[in-house]
Amino acid sequence: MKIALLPGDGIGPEIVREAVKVLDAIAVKYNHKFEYTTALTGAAAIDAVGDPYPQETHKVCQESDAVLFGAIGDPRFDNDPKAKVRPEQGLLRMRKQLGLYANIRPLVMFDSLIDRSPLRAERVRGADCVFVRELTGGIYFGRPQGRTEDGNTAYDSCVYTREEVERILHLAFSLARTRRKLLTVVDKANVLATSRLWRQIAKELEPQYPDVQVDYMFVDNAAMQIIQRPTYFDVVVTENMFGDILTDEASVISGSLGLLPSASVGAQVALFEPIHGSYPQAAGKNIANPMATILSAAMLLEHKGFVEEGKSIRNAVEKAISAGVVTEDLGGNFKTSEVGEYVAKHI
Ligand SMILES: NC(=O)c1ccc[n+]([C@@H]2O[C@H](COP(=O)([O-])OP(=O)(O)OC[C@H]3O[C@@H](n4cnc5c(N)ncnc54)[C@H](O)[C@@H]3O)[C@@H](O)[C@H]2O)c1
Ligand SMILES: CC(C)[C@H](C(=O)O)[C@@H](O)C(=O)O
Ligand SMILES: [Mg+2]
Repeated sequence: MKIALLPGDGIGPEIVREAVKVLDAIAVKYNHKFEYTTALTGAAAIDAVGDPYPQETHKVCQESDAVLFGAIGDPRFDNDPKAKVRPEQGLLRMRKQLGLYANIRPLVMFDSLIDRSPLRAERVRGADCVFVRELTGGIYFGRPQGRTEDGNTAYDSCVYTREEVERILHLAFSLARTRRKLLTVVDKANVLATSRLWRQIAKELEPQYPDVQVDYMFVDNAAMQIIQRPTYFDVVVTENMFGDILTDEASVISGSLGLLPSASVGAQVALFEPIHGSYPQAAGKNIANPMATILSAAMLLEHKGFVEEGKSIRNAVEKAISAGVVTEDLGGNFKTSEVGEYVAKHI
């Protein structure tokens, strides 16, 4: 299998390196051959070739069976309102050009972390939900976007078409069917026209999925309920920006942002990435949690039909967590590389 590696910026290279160690252990144990091609993205690509998602990288992704992505982002650009080109543009362009309209973000829960959760253990125990985040529409991509000439007014546009909303809702309904059959549609239909379109289309689709119970929730309420009663939720579907925000919030239920993986799927090749960013403060320090990326590699294998291999990674991660072989975000004092090596050894 051909795997494109896009390590990116900040902690990206460190966490992808650990995921590759784990994939290599899988290749040995299950007699697979993984061919890796590393390509530039993010600030690293701007520095090298002036473009955060070069054509060459797009080609590498298209010619691969799957993509494993680290993270992008660099404070040099975050703090410069006049920067002509930004690493994040590369990420958005990549998602758009690869047609990755659905980002599946499961809440991964580990028994041995439940008592460490900042939330009460009895509240968190049994939580099992998946967020389906629309990834190539909404306010991230809507035009016009920009500033007036005097620089004193700025604007973004939130735009969704029926086609964009239907395809993501169909995916979410179908996913709910394979689970506890509860779909929560999160929107802001009391204020936003786009949300009213989402809600209307979800209601139109309901009769096609009579076995799925549908629940409509405003995003502000959802932000509270997810923390208040995480066990209620099964599949949560929402637009691009709400999904971005709610999933970082939901990582608190799991125990760390450094734990949550994701799969981005759509028209062509699928891409797998941790939900967190480039955590620049930790770059080069070997302290970031590589588990979100390692679990993204597990999702990659499962997506390709290697279910046992994916399970083997999950079991090894669980073993590391229960043995206390974890990075500082989970209260441990192990290095990024030590966690990766432990997981690889326990495949
Ligand atoms: N998909 C992506 O590539 C992606 C996602 C989010 C943010 N970003 C970019 O990353 C940069 C930093 O953004 P930010 O600080 O808001 O978000 P971030 O996700 O990089 O980090 C936020 C906080 O989460 C924790 N954290 C994140 N990843 C961790 C890990 N692997 N192990 C342990 N702790 C971890 C840290 O406490 C960190 O301070 C920005 O440039 C932003 O645009 C990129
Ligand atoms: C960096 C940013 C563009 C990105 C997003 O908002 O999609 C990130 O936060 C994510 O969750 O992947
Ligand atoms: Mg995010």
